Amino acid sequence: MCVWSKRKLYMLSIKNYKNVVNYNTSANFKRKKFNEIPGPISIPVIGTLYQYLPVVGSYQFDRLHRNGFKKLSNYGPIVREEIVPKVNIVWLFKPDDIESLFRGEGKYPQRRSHLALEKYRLDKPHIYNTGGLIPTNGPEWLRLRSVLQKGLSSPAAVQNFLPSTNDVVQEWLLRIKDLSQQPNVDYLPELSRLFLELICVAAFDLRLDSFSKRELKPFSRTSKLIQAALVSNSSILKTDNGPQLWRKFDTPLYRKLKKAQEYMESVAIDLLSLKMSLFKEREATTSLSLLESYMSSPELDFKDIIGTVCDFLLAGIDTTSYTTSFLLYHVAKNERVQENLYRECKKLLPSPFSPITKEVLAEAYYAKAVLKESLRLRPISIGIGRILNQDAVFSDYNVPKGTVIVTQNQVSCRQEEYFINAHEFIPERWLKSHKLYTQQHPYLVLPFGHGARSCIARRLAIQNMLVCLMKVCSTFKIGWAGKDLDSRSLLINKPDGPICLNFKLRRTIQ
Ligand code: HEM
Repeated sequence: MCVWSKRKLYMLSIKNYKNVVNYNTSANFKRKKFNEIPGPISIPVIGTLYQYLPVVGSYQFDRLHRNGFKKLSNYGPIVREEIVPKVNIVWLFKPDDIESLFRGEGKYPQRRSHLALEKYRLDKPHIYNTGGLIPTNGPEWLRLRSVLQKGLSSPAAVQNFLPSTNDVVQEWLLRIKDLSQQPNVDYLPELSRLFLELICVAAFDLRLDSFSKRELKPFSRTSKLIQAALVSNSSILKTDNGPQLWRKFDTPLYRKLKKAQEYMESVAIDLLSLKMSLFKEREATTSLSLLESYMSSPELDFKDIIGTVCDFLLAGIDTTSYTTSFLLYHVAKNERVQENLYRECKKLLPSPFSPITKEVLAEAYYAKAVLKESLRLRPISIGIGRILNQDAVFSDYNVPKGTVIVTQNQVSCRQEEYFINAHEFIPERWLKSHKLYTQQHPYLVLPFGHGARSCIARRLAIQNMLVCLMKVCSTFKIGWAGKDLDSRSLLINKPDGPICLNFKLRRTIQ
């Protein structure tokens, strides 16, 4: 057959295909019903919980991304599941559906998460006004969010934190240098200390001295805070998804969450009281820190601020330390990427003490591509959860208002239909000047969520991680001595093994 006739046949087949699509989307086309959405069979009383039982079940609560891959391949890009009977969850994999979800979320995007934490706080009206920013929905969420985001959303506001961030990271490098002489170190606790210190210095303008001898002890304030954040985060997914017996009595898991929150709350009250006493004494001429701006806001009272300090401690430590663990893991395992990164860092930071400024960050194209690629492969969240505020249509299925939707960006970001060599770590795919660059669907890579309810500290978290990445890579050559990592889902994705990095000094830092 000649080339021309082959081409004619191809054009003809495209025309026929288009006709089918047009036919389906014509006015006569009937939308499919909600209960026709494919998914695992739900059994009365136990729903699909049997699927999560060890040995007999296909899914695991602590491997949500693996469940997601299975669901996509067994049922297609939209899946309905009743983990708890009569509570429907719809999993969305297609970026077009994810886009429709966010476009329709309205003024009060709602999430169904951190339910037990919300109960804990609402049971203590003498300490908290609300369940806090993370679990609260509706007008009360908007009231808090509008005030709290003021000092965090503009690039200029976040760049103000750079000098103190540089100081903390520089200090942390000395600890890493000392530790690098010891064998078999797990660097995850070290990253948790770093990001606890960074969140406190930026958000509260307070140092906790997390790397001091006193604080490194197991029962110090910072050690207990890091533990309290971990225990709380590990309880949330289980209390959200199970039969919610904790609403009736204090289950062992709820007791653990309560104890961890009581500790966090006591630290929050101490920090806030300290800040208030210093605030009264300080000169009125110096500019306000983030916490001070909350304290002087007429729209917030003491109880709102306690909840906020707790939320920041809860959301600020594990998110960034897990993400940075994966980031350093990928860099350590990719010699070529690490050398490119080192070249860029050396050019932008001529001395080991050169500060990272906003100008440096603006030029750090490769470092930003490395971070973006790591977030594509290893987001801390499988996707984004919403409760539908209005009836919607996804992949031609009607979905009623009130349904819980969870997007599956982590799984979609590893599909060959969207990314060539989707499982590989290739930062160049994000560099506009590189031949591997391709324009991506804007609703595929969403590690910080999307829209009005997206991560309030996105800019700060990115800035902190870039400073850490650039400082580490300009100072050390890093290697990997552990097993290959995957994610374990503890509400957020935690590396499923220790962070076995090794560090060789490239230039002197003392
Ligand atoms: C790598 C770091 C981080 C990642 C990947 C991350 C990711 C996320 C995601 C996916 C959400 C949900 C967004 C949505 O529903 O659309 C979220 C919400 C939130 N994050 Fe982060 N986060 C990070 C760091 C932080 C830090 C450092 C803080 C605190 C200082 C923080 C505070 C919050 C809060 C308070 C919310 C709830 C916002 C709301 O409901 O209005 N996050 N984050």
